[in-house]
Amino acid sequence: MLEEVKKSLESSPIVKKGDYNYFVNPISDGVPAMDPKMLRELSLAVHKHADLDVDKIVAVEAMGIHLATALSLATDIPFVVIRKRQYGLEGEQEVYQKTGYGSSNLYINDLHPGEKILIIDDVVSTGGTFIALLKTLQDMDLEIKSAVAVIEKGEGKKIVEKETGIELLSIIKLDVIDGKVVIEKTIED
Ligand SMILES: O=P(O)(O)OC[C@H]1O[C@H](OP(=O)(O)OP(=O)(O)O)[C@H](O)[C@@H]1O
Ligand SMILES: Nc1nc2[nH]cnc2c(=O)[nH]1
Repeated sequence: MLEEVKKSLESSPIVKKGDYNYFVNPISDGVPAMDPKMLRELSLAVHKHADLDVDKIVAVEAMGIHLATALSLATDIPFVVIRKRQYGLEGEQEVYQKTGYGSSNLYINDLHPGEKILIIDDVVSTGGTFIALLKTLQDMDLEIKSAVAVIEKGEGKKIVEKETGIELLSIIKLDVIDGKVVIEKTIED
């Protein structure tokens, strides 16, 4: 079921961001162009394995947005985006996000205590982004029914789960070894 996704990930170029081995792929970069078959495979996998009894799908800018859009179209559940832009709206929450190669502030809007949510992002790697977001969403009294990182790179999932107590659903686990993406497992294995 994840054949197109696996093929594409295995052929990802690796670029260096400082010491960090960064794979480049349509799912997580939007380049090169994405075959819609891949998006469909991922959306179906999330649909099958995540808890969709939620009020909102929450996408993390930028590369969670297309994944949330596909899922929203398939389920009719509305989605909201955690942005890198500050709006200054009432109730806006600022979150500091640190990855393996950079950092920025993220801004949460239009999420309210008691709402049930599914949060989706493209990659978990160091876990910095998910840890910061999940802790803030817990503090905001949201009910996190599903947290989805479509691609799990390295040890990020375990780190997030240990730090937050929230289980992270990943569709594909991979690592970068000797300059190549190696797929370790998928949710279908
Ligand atoms: O587990 P971590 O080490 O935190 O890495 C994961 C984060 O890194 C990427 O975000 P990036 O800030 O590069 O933003 P983008 O989605 O705008 O490309 C990715 O989309 C995740 O949000
Ligand atoms: N595309 C891409 N996104 C990431 N987000 C965190 N690590 C990575 C990576 O290696 N590649």
